[in-house]
Amino acid sequence: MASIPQRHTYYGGEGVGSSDLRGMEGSRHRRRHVTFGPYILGSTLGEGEFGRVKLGWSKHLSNSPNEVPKQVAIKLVRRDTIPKNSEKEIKIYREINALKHLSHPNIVKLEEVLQNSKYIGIVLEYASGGEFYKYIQKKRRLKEGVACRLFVQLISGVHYMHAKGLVHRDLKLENLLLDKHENLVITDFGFVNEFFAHNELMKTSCGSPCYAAPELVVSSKPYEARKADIWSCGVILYAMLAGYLPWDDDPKNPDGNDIAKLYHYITRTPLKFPEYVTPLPRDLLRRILCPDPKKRITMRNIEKHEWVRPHLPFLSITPEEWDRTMLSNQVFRPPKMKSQHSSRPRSNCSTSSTGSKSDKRDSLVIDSALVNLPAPPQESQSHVITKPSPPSPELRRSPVRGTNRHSRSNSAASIALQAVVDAEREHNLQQEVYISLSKKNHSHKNRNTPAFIVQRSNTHSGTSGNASSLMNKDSTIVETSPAKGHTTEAKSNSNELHTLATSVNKDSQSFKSKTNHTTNQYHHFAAQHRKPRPTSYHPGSSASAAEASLPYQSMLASGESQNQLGSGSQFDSTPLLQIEPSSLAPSGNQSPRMISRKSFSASKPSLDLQSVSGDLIKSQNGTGGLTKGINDQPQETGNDEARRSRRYSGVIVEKMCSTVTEEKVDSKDNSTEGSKRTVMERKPDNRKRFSFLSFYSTYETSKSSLDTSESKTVSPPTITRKHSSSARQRTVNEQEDTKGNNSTASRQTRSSTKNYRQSVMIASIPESTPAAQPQNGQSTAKKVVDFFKRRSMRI
Ligand SMILES: Nc1ncnc2c1ncn2[C@@H]1O[C@H](COP(=O)(O)OP(=O)(O)OP(=O)(O)O)[C@@H](O)[C@H]1O
Repeated sequence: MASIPQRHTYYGGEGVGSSDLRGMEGSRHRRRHVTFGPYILGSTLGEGEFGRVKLGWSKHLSNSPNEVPKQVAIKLVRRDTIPKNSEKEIKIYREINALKHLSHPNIVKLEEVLQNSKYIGIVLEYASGGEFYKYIQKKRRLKEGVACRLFVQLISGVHYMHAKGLVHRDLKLENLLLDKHENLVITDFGFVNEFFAHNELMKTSCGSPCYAAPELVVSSKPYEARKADIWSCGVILYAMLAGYLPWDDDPKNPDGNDIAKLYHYITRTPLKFPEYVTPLPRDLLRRILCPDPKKRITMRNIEKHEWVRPHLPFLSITPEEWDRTMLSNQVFRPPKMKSQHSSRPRSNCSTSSTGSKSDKRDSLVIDSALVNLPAPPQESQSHVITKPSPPSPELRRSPVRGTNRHSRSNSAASIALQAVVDAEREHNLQQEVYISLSKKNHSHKNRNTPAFIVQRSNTHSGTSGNASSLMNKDSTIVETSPAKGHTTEAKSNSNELHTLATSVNKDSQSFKSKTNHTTNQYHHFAAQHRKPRPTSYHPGSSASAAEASLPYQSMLASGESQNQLGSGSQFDSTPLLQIEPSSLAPSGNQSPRMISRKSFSASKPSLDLQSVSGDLIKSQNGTGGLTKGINDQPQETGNDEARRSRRYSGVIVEKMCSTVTEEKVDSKDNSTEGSKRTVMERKPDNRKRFSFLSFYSTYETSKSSLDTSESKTVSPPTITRKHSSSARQRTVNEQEDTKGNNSTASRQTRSSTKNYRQSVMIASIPESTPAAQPQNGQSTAKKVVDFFKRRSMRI
């Protein structure tokens, strides 16, 4: 079993709640947990606008002896901090509703929503890899290959939500997390909005200034929301590659506080790149970060760009395929707590309804408080959460299931993504081998050479081939070519795909039979190339990626992955998602149903989206279908209670969280109430602002210091300007240090400045553009060595 980091005060595992354990250990070692519903709460993962996000473990394990508790991240929102009809309330329900409908490996998965009398708990899959900006901070900037892979994941996730008719509107590094395999996870859907086929323009500017497209700020006209998301993706890509944000270097607006100036600067200052960004990503970035939204590259063309070509197989997975894959991957999920809780009496906050005695003893339950707590609003008692339908018994029996319970929070998303990653990796490996074999054999006439496949892949876009002949070709390709299932000709194999898609077991078998020999053939290559990735705590994470990948690999192997680039359907603005009104029924437990484009009517908006979020309410009053923005408060037609009831219904499952946490999970004060988070009004958040400042001022350790030598070549003026006054003082201290001043005072100064030493060095750099070049051709290696010299002097 994996080691457990100290900070996660986990006492769980099999012994949780076990009376045997307590008997053995005695009361002295009685396990005491802070719990929320069926989860034991652990450490605080982070804090946001709504309160703390806690690590959680599922308390209830299945009968399987090897079962490990599932980890989740629980966003705890104090109910009394959400004023009725407030923007905060809208954001929460908007986020919940959006997440309910999104099933993509790069989008955080909503497990469930719980509430008790005090808190609403949004239970999300746990992204154990941490915050993305810290990842970049640690690495200073990402290697091109890594950046490309993560960017492709970002694009895939964003593209998926766009295909669902949703736009994120607050894409930024701070809203990206990593899973344990260092896959990107998009979070924070508080600004998500819905757009419609014939009018996707929005009028509410939101997001973070540094990531917001210029049209959001410089113009009051409605903007094309998807294009704004694309812009944000560009800023994120730039940050990945450069290590800092673009246009963060305006000397006249050092802190970027003056949004008008910031955007004036953005629109007038050509994009500059540090020298280490190569031409291909530069070209893509120029196309994305084009101030004119009309000229800005579309999602479809991003996916066609040469730079992301290595990931074409991943990008060509359609939203429908993701939905199918993610749904079928439920087979990996451990038994849900649902069954355990469904039997609970539905009395509110009753200690007697908490299940077993041991549960109660294990929890820090304040019985008296529970009795006296006011009941949650009536409307919250018949809540239904939209959860995927439980997998069929047949699927449950899949041999794959047991192998994946330890992957990222047992998330199907993670598994699917891992499967794709593995498939891609295998594809690449196979391609390598294939190329070498091809070279050996000089089989130029072989129509299945990689070159041929690539060519066909390139030219196939938008064309339809002879299905039957292609199917035959595919069969050959699947058997002999590393490009199996990745090329567009796979499209024609739809009959076979359809059959395969109906059953994960079938998929697995099909995959196994089709790929066994190729897998074996390249096995040693794979073994050589697979490097363990750093992971954080995942109990018993031992599932093999290859096993985890079976369902999706099978899809790829069978050619299910269709190249969507030519079809264009997923890029059209037609929303594909419509929620069944029945999903609002208390008897719910139905997944949102995907309806075909044909049956979608823009005049028939999704009901629960309409009912729960002001921002998602389509204007009915002759505004040309313009989606109402976050500041365009919903028109109240009924009384508050009725509206509130509508809002709550279909959103929250009342899990009877009678186990109230003892720990005070104080969310932030009410000062956020009514706060506007539009670009124009939102205060820049220094804590979260992605810049060298946030990187270096918070990242203390030698690792960050390691970057300092190089930072001279690239450090944006942000740092200089942010610490300009204190920096001078610190520079003086630095100089004193280097002079070998060993006085006590100096030592004290050194110790007091230790925490921001990395900032010192950056701060002392003269202002420069982000594209500042390495100084005097000094090599990075030399700078690193120099750095260590300096460092050792100080110690
Ligand atoms: N699924 C998750 N897995 C791991 N950590 C998470 C997860 N969700 C959130 N966190 C952590 O909690 C922090 C706050 O979460 P989040 O940003 O979603 O909260 P929020 O209340 O929506 O904040 P804000 O809207 O101000 O960004 C994140 O920065 C992250 O560190």
